[in-house]
Amino acid sequence: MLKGNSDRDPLDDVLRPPIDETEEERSIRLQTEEQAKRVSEAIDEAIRQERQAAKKKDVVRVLLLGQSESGKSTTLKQFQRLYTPTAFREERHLWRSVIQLNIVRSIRIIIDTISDVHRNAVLSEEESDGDEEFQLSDQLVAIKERLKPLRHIENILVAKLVPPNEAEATHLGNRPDIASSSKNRKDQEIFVRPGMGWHGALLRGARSSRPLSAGSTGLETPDDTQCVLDSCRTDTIALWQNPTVRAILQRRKVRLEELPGFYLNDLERMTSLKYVPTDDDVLRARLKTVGVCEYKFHLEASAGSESGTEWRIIDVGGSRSQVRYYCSFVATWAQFFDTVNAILFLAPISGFDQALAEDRSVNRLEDSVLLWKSVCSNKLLANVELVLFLNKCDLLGAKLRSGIRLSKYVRSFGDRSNDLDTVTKYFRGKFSAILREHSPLPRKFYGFCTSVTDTNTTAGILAIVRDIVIREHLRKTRLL
Ligand SMILES: Nc1nc2c(ncn2[C@@H]2O[C@H](COP(=O)(O)OP(=O)(O)OP(=O)(O)O)[C@@H](O)[C@H]2O)c(=O)[nH]1
Ligand SMILES: [Mg+2]
Repeated sequence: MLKGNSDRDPLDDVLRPPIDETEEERSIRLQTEEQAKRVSEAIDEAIRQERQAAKKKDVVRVLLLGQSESGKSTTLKQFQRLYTPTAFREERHLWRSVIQLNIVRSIRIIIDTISDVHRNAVLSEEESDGDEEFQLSDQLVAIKERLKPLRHIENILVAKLVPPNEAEATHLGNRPDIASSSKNRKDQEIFVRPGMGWHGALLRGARSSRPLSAGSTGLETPDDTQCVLDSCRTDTIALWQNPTVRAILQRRKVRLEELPGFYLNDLERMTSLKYVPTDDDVLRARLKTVGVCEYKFHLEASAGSESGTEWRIIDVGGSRSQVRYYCSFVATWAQFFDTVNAILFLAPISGFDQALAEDRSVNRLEDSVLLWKSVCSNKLLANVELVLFLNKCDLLGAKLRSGIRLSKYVRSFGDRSNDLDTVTKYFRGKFSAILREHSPLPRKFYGFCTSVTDTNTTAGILAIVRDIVIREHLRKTRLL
């Protein structure tokens, strides 16, 4: 590296007028500079006007924020299902590959777990960690063998859903809590990068043209994967219902039912050759988002009086390794802030006893609280309406009912009653206090207890959110 005088601006040399400049040259130079300045100012003004016009146009923008697995993409699906139902229905079948992968992965988690226990069981008593009590019956060992083709299917599905040059990106979202010790590509969560592959096209709302890479996922071709799932139906059901398997999963604290993309109670229906995903299946499908995606749509006539308004919902990948650490949060999202009408923030409160998949040292609830605080206190967002979804209340209720006590993880909850109503009220109070305390300007607290996979309750809540956003949009356009 060249050593230089650090006080000197390298541009000075270039911009400084020539020493031997004549009067005439000077005059020409000044004129040219003046003209360049006028052009630059005109461009700035044009940009400003364009922005102003974009704001005045009947466009509302909603940004979805929240940690990974908080339910952002599921909320987007609910918007699509409710407000562009035709497009949503047309694209339902594209989700079949994702659902197949979710199923195959759940089965593999079971097989990996019982294999691990089986290996331990043949070790000496001290080494086996208590696993010697679990003897796999011959029938279970035979099922395990017969389900081997599913490993191959998993690889095929991963290849189908992730473009080959994106293999590195699957290093995200490892789940060391549930998988065995292997750290290969199979254990990594499958993601979608907006604008690439079939799901990007799906989110852009491509209706007539089929998504580019959907050729191998659609129903018009015989689907080998579905054939394999169909032929494995009896074994997959027997595996999931086997009492020894359930005991092993319980012993290893593998709670598949709580994991995203859980379908094992519906195997009979979902492994049939003619299976087409229902709305509910699509909402429960898990496909991690990477990057940012703006989904544009006009409300269909059936969706209400505001049809014609263009909605843009921005969905982002919430995983830490992807897009945000608290310190770089503003820099990452600043470009979206000035035109956003509202932020829909999702805090999955059922995660009070769980760690982030991408960082096992961080409690999920704590992560959500810190992120909420950083959104509330952000000066760039001072005028943006914030709507909070305390999400996954269904899972929260099930956890509390199963006897898990919130006070064990959140000391300040104290000896309050451990029921869903008390717990959600407590969380509402906490999140609303943060908003009050940290907002640069006073703002109203809109907080909802949600289970965004539940279509009935979510429809009503999204209608309220739509009204809040529209009201805010109208207020802002009148101010312009
Ligand atoms: N039971 C239940 N499951 C939910 C709820 N909300 C979302 N899920 C499921 O949780 C999983 C994760 O949801 P996503 O919408 O993909 O999460 P995300 O915030 O988009 O995650 P990233 O894309 O990684 O940032 C999906 O399988 C959803 O079906 C809920 O309220 N209840
Ligand atoms: Mg997502």
